[in-house]
Amino acid sequence: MSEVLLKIEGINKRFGGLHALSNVSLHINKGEIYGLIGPNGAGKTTMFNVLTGLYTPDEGSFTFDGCDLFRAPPHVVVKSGIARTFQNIRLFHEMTALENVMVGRHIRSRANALGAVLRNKATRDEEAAIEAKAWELLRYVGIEDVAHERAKNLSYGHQRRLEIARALATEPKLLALDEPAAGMNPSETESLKALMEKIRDGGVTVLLIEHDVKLMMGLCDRIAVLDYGKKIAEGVPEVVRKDPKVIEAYLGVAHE
Ligand SMILES: Nc1ncnc2c1ncn2[C@@H]1O[C@H](COP(=O)(O)OP(=O)(O)OP(=O)(O)O)[C@@H](O)[C@H]1O
Repeated sequence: MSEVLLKIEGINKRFGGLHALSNVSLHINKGEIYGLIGPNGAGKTTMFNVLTGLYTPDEGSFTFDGCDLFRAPPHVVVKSGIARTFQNIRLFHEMTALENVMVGRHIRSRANALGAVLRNKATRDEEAAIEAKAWELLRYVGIEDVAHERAKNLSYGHQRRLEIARALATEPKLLALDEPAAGMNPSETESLKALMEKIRDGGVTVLLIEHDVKLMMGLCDRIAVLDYGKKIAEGVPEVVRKDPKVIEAYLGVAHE
């Protein structure tokens, strides 16, 4: 029996008169890659933003690893163990790759402002540990050779990997990736797929939004399909891809 990591029930989110999420319930099991797909405007990003604390849902419930995260702000969500990347890469462009990962790591450090000013031994030791961990993560995502390059000078594919390393630096239980393959060529996408599988196999649960349905079908353990703010299907890829409601949503057949 799978262990549930994240569970939402009856989530509603409205923007004025627009019902962006309508009574959506789903759960993500520990150790799986869970995908969210759906046509443009279906509510995927809205759901992602609700699950990472950026949007406050109107109604429903949201629990994560035993914590109640309903309406919790982003910093509480991160501390609880959910880390995310953004569709539009958000790195510190003037900082090096290594420094970007070290910033992500500080959320799990204990160093305080006084320690940083005094530069005492405990602070220096902690900084060294943060740097060592950042190197380990750069190696893990395969970009240690550009550790001292500024983020803005990295290739697109490397920037995406750096974002993942920075998110992993917070030691998440759930890594939420917003369109990580956007703009990638087929070989970059293939190696990104392998990285996501490695992350899952390393014990971090993965939540993914992605437009590349073929990639999602080949990668995800389970998939939920949103359409007009409603969950219309959920399950293993082989079943979801044959679901008439999913086919209809993607073929754009008129809705009643
Ligand atoms: N901040 C907002 N204010 C007003 N409307 C919004 C806001 N965010 C999303 N919406 C609307 O909610 C609906 C769902 O949008 P959302 O971005 O979640 O869809 P999506 O499935 O991620 O689409 P896409 O695949 O095009 O990114 C859309 O009609 C969108 O215009």
